[in-house]
Amino acid sequence: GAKWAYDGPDGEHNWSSSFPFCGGAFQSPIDFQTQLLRYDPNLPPIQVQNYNLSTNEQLTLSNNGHSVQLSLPSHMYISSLPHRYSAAQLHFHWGSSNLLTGSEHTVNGKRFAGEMHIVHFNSDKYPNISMAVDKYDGLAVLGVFIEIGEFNPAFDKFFKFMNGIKYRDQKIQVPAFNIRALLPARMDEYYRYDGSLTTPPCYPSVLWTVFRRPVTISQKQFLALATALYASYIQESATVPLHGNYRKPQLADNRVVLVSFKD
Ligand SMILES: NS(=O)(=O)c1cc(-c2ccccc2)cc(-c2ccccc2)c1
Ligand SMILES: [Zn+2]
Repeated sequence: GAKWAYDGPDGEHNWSSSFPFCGGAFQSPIDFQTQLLRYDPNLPPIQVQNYNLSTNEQLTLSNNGHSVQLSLPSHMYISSLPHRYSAAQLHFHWGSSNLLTGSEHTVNGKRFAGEMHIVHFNSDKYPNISMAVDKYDGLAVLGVFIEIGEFNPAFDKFFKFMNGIKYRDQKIQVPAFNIRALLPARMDEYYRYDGSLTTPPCYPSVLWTVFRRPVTISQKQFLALATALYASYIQESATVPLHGNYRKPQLADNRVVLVSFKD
């Protein structure tokens, strides 16, 4: 498809010329401003099944030129939503080595160091993710804010392999591990709203769940994420660092953001 980037002539202000939905409604990410929030006591804690993968399984870790992504088996799923949403992949958005703020969603303008997205598709209604990706009830993405702090052993289960995918379209197999360990302890506190893919083609097909509590990784782990990868191919003479891969907040219009917490 058409190429896009996070800055320069193919940057987000021009996405809509090749990807019309990017200029449409229900776009993500957004800023979770206090006045947009509405407490909903009926929002249940998020429940996931089969996230504790066995180390016998292997996952594909890849550099798609815009992010680092980990493939996930579809027997992992979210069980607390109206339909079963089966896992497809997880990936990250981050800033750069000197701009330690690269989350997509923000809270009253506060941007976190990074953000992880675990992408799921409605497997009750659609046979695979390609059929689900552009449907209004097709996708559910779990968003996790990342802060710099304590070392996080769970992230190192695949961070340590990133030197094998430095260049665009490189991929390697890594041993599976407990994906639940990447999520915050409390999954009962989260923001919930209807939005879109935050990258082209920006389909308004995502039920967003962004956890209130961030997870932490160490400064060293964050720098590994922010400096290890290139957006360019290995054969290209000019390397292009892969960083700052976050879309700026979009207009909420008259969308309400539901929250599962009171204070
Ligand atoms: N940020 S996101 O969660 O909205 C997102 C979802 C999906 C996605 C993936 C599979 C099926 C359906 C949607 C892909 C990307 C993506 C990120 C970097 C480069 C290219 C694509 C990003
Ligand atoms: Zn994402």
